[in-house]
Amino acid sequence: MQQDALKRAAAQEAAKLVPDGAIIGVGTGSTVNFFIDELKRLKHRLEGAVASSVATEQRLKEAGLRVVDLNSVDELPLYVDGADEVTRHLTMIKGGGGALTREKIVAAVAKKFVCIADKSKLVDVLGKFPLPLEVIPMARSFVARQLARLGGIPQLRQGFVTDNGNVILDVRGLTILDPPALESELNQIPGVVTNGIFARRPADLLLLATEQGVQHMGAA
Ligand SMILES: O=C[C@H](O)[C@H](O)[C@H](O)COP(=O)(O)O
Repeated sequence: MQQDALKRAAAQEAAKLVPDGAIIGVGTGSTVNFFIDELKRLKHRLEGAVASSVATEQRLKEAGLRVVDLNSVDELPLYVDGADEVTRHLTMIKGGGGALTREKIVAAVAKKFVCIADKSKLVDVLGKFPLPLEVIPMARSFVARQLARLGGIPQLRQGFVTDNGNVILDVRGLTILDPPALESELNQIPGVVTNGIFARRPADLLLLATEQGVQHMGAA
């Protein structure tokens, strides 16, 4: 099966979990775009959606959905998002599209985080995908030096500015054996806004699309 067909299958499975009358969180990326296609069909029984990026906000609006400011909701019953890498422990690397900071915020508010992915995203150990860090522009060189001390090889994502006006460093060469520990350590570097390890708030459920069907992994 083509990768896009797998992404769509995962998105369709996630659409079955959308509660009636709810405001839900919606992530960013090509897999989530298939989920937004599904939401278009469900829009009459959805109160609204909180977007994790400007791109998702635009797409939700084009689909006829009401986009809600996160500050006006106390809790989200569901957050659906993709990943660049995901393990069986439901820890992830995210931020390939540069939306990691807003994604981490919306995920923190959500009661249930459902990760949708095709089988190519499943890994045993995180780190083959370059780890994105959102960084305050004036701290770029300092943060890069600190990352090099940790054994990473940082590279500035050229010509890219996040929705928050910051830059992205993509870091190769990190062996992420303890994802929660590295997530915390990287957050301590002054100038780092967010790093793309999602381990302190992992997904609750992974919907992993394979040729044999969509596997449900996790507790939810
Ligand atoms: O910043 C982007 C997000 O973290 C995405 O969820 C991630 O990059 C996966 O995107 P895609 O579904 O396009 O592979």
